Amino acid sequence: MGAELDFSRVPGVLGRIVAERVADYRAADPVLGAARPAARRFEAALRGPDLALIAEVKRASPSQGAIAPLDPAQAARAYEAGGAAAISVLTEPRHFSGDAQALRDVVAGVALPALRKDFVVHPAMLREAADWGASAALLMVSVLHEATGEFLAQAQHLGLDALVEVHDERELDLALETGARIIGVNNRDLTTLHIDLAVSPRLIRRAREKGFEGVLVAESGYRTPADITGVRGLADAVLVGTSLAGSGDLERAARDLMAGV
Ligand SMILES: O=C(O)c1ccccc1NCC(=O)[C@H](O)[C@H](O)COP(=O)(O)O
Repeated sequence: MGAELDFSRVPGVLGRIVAERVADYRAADPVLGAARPAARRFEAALRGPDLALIAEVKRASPSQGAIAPLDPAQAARAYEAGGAAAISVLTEPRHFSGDAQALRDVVAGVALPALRKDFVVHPAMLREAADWGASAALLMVSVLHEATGEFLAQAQHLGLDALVEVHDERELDLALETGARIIGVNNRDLTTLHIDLAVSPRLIRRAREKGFEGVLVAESGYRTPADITGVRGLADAVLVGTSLAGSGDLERAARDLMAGV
């Protein structure tokens, strides 16, 4: 790895989570091992004529507290039956009740590609994602800043797709410079936890205006089909967690949310 990363710039709730993840992986081995072939399954699942759904296995969160005691494999099967194109699995343990087993169970339980959704701060987290069978990992520009490109190269070395996540124009422009193939725009301000569904359409338009031809994902805060209208015809996919996970009927909630897409 290059220069020592400085995570002290990350504010608020996100800053606390990141500090914990840095401590969790302080002693981890940074060696990635041999290059692995790129299957690009996550990216391929999101490229299509229709808006794709990335459905999230989310048992808890800082904004909601406990959401639902989901069985990850059962949840993923319900999402698959409800039309999801890919599954996002939170693996952060303290605030999201996630773990490695949740991701392994999803990979074993469905044929859909799985995203490791975590606060990646160390190359070992990418190696783990690949070892556990994930097709993709989340890279947050708000956390990795100028090191995002380095982490993207590491993910690619391991054969993983990367969902490079941004929250504003500055982060988007940095993501575009890295050569990311998949960019996610998060409507949730991870410092205040405030949701603004106008963020995704605004930044997705900017990405297209700047000539980005990759996959664009709108993330967070989608509860009803009406919420999704703002990104219809703009985004390739929506990533949805809380409203599906807490619905009590995951298959139906996934189908109903995407009705009319
Ligand atoms: O969900 C949170 O409260 C949260 C707080 C701090 C950092 C990250 C957080 N969520 C991660 C996500 O990006 C979402 O799980 C994902 O985009 C789905 O969002 P939603 O549909 O609103 O659950």
